[in-house]
Amino acid sequence: MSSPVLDLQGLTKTYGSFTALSDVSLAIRPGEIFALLGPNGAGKTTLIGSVCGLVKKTRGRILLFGKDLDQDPVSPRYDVGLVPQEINFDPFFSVAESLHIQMGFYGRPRDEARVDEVLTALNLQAKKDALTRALSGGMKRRLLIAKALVHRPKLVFLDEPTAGVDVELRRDLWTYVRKLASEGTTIVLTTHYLEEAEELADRVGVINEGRLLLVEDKASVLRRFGEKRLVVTFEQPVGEMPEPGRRFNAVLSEDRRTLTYVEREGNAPAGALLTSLYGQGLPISDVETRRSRMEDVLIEILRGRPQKSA
Ligand SMILES: Nc1ncnc2c1ncn2[C@@H]1O[C@H](COP(=O)(O)OP(=O)(O)OP(=O)(O)O)[C@@H](O)[C@H]1O
Repeated sequence: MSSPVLDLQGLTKTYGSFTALSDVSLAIRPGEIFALLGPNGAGKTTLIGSVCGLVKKTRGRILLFGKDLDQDPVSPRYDVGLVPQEINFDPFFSVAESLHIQMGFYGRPRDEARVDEVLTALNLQAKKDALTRALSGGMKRRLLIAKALVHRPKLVFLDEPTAGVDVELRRDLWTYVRKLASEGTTIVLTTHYLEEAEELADRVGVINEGRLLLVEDKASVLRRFGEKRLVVTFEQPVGEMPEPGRRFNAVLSEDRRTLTYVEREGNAPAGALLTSLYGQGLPISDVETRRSRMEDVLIEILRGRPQKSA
């Protein structure tokens, strides 16, 4: 496998006696979308800040594009983009000018075409000449994203990029993030919208109280921790648990009208139970299935459900 874009080795950050990051080791692969999930105060922003030079780590190594930041703290960071949680631009520049300044800040030559391209992608063309202080909250958020991307970084950190933005911008951003990833940009995303992680991420990491609890392919984590719930409602109460239900270890409700089956990894598929029930000619009035989502999975992980080996 090609060498990681970012390689954290035993990264630790303490504030006095408080440990914000505890011995975090993590390798981010080229071109992936990695979602870092965890509750408030888990250490996500601290991790990003350590890589971007906003937080001084206490211990551990950070290799960025193969370079140790202790040896070369500057040049690898020119290829990183950061969308911070908080809006932080100068209110007196125009939108386009603030993007030009940003490119200069990252050592890139002036490039009108690139600025136009990013403005168009983020639907900001109409506000090109507006002062940044005259933008609406959502537009400011778009500009923040444009600023993080305008210098064509190879690695982009999106720290809750869609906090408080409308559905339309969220969708636009998702489309743009997918495009960037398909072009080879590596993306590390933190989000409280688990739908966002589910939609975008190739892999997820779960962090809590500064410790990385899990790093795994999204599909695998959803399969391993997720479950499918099948609820079958009969037209009338059934006398006793129908035979297929017994065989599948399903549960019959007290009123004997609904049967519930939870399919987890390794269990027989819910579809097979349904086929057997239909095969018995039982009068079924409704069938409902629900698959767990990232949200359910994260709650389980944070509760510390014992993990099977991957
Ligand atoms: N300068 C600081 N001094 C002391 N403690 C700090 C400092 N900066 C951060 N912390 C603490 O470190 C912990 C991790 O904070 P961090 O901002 O990384 O969390 P987070 O996972 O990004 O949270 P959120 O989802 O709320 O943004 C928190 O308990 C926070 O209070």
